[in-house]
Amino acid sequence: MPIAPTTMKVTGSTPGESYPVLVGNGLLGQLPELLGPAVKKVLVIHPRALRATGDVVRDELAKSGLEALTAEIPDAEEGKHIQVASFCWEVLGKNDFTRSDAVISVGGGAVTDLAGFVAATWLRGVKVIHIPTSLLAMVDAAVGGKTGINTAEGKNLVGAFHPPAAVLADMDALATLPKNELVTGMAEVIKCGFIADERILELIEEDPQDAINPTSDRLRELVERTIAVKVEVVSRDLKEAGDREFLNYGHTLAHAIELSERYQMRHGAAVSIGLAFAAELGRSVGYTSDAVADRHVAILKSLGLPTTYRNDRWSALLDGMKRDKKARGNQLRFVVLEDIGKPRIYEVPDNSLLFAAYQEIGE
Ligand SMILES: NC(=O)c1ccc[n+]([C@@H]2O[C@H](COP(=O)([O-])OP(=O)(O)OC[C@H]3O[C@@H](n4cnc5c(N)ncnc54)[C@H](O)[C@@H]3O)[C@@H](O)[C@H]2O)c1
Ligand SMILES: O=C(O)C(=O)C[C@@H](O)[C@H](O)[C@H](O)COP(=O)(O)O
Ligand SMILES: [Zn+2]
Repeated sequence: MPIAPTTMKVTGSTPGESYPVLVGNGLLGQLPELLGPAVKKVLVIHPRALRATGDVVRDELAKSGLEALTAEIPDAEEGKHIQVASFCWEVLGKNDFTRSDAVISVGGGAVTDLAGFVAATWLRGVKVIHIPTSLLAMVDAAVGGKTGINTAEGKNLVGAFHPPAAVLADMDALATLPKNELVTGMAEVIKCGFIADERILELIEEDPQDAINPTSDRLRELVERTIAVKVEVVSRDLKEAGDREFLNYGHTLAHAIELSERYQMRHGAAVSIGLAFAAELGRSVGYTSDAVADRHVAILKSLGLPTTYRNDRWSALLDGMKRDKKARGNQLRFVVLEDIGKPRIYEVPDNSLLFAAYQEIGE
């Protein structure tokens, strides 16, 4: 029996305006109304692996009289590439998409990031609606307006802030999501538990297997709570001038690992290692208690997430971390925890402190 959708509102992007994030089942019927009457043409961007879902969305739009096209892009991080953005711009151009037309993303976070970037840049900005199909994209990537692509030098180095007009997180999509994708998506859920909502951690600790059961009430509550954390933060700080940096907890090392793995490791897996490292760093510089630091490793491991990484990659990782967006000049800045729900920025006075903390998670 489907439960009624929950709607959360993201504010602050444009004065006086907000956009809805809907969590529920069978939400596609809401699309035409969310697009609004001015939109006549829509490009549905989806990865090859989700062709059937992309077609369902296209057909739903066509039923309402919209001209709907699809653009199929490479799967996962291969899609977050300038050549893929260029391919989408070509489709939009050849089909005369104007400023009153729209883009819809259907897929995981790689697709919401790429399609969001395409929408942000086409004619300097057209409407985008995200239909996230992975856990990670529902709870994180689709919400908040960060869009981007990777470059040879690093993760998400090119992008724009371009909030969507709506997000439709349809829990039914999780039925086909491979278990590993559910598990890696949980890293961002756990991140939000540590920075803002301890109940998230308790819900996982009470029954880790139920937490990754795609049809459980527990997972639905985790999704809603995690989105609520993100909605609250990005409503206050869209452009990451302050507290939004806390959503980057665990990401300084994570992005360097993804680069060192040539984007073949899932973002959520890298974030898991990054969280374990941030906890160790917080502990080693005196902010994070032993109990809180140990709780990171315990909860991540309870879901089978990784918490260690190769010692022999340290120098490449340090180089990668220097390109983190939180860095200022030569100074690396990390999010660490003073307590659960109390993140803060730690400005690293000497990179040898990072190496010392890394020894604790290095293999
Ligand atoms: N913009 C943001 O705020 C933000 C936040 C978090 C993460 N991200 C980005 O999101 C990306 C990671 O997202 P992800 O973990 O969803 O990875 P992903 O997009 O690569 O998807 C993972 C895999 O799951 C498949 N998949 C997705 N939904 C499916 C479904 N319903 N059924 C079957 N297969 C499905 C995809 O095709 C892919 O193979 C990274 O690039 C990360 O940088 C962005
Ligand atoms: O929304 C944010 O802000 C985040 O930092 C969420 C992260 O989970 C996400 O991976 C984001 O894309 C990282 O952003 P970046 O600015 O470090 O590239
Ligand atoms: Zn992330």
